[in-house]
Amino acid sequence: MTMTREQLARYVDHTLLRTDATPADVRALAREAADLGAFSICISPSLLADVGPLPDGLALATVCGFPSGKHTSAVKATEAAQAVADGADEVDMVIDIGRLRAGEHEAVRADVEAVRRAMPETALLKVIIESAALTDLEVVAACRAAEAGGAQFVKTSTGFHPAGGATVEAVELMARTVGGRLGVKASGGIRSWADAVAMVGAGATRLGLSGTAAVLAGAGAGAGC
Ligand SMILES: O=C[C@H](O)COP(=O)(O)O
Repeated sequence: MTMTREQLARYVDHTLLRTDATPADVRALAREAADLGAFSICISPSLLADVGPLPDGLALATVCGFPSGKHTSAVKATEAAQAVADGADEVDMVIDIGRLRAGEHEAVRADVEAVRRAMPETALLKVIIESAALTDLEVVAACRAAEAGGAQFVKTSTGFHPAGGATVEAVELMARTVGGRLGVKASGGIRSWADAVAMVGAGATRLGLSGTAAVLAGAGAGAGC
């Protein structure tokens, strides 16, 4: 598929979720995101209050229950509500993939719903399913639970799981399952222009990238530009 650098940039949540990130780092991230033309910045909830006013057109995203998903639903709901109060437009929550793998799909749906109910309707909820750690059947079940719980997006990965990050195959499966009704965010390990464009071609409607500048610098250097 053919995309310009500017078009791809508008898919990007420019992400900094490292545990050693400082308030100055997230302010620099916001400046860089604006320069690159990204859709949003995605930062840890503890730094939301430090980022300051954002340039027009740049959204603010954060994470919830990150990165393990093993927090209780009550804790995730409180975290999401606080995040929106602190300025977040979008919240990327992690499900409990152990419960999903145990077949507790209703518990996963209820976890998503608890977070959704804690946020105003205007805020967008993305559900991280950690697709690399799941079978195809589990990916489908996770997407269905996210949709039933009221999420607006499903997202492949935290970028922190040892099983790995986004793959074209997982994005295709997620898009086949909920695409058109929910957005699909590919994140984790996307390091090149070709990989990023391939994710969009597979059905991703958003990309989570910590290496946004390097990815966009690849525009025009190969296939898909
Ligand atoms: O949610 C986004 C991911 O944490 C980004 O992963 P990455 O650092 O592999 O690009």
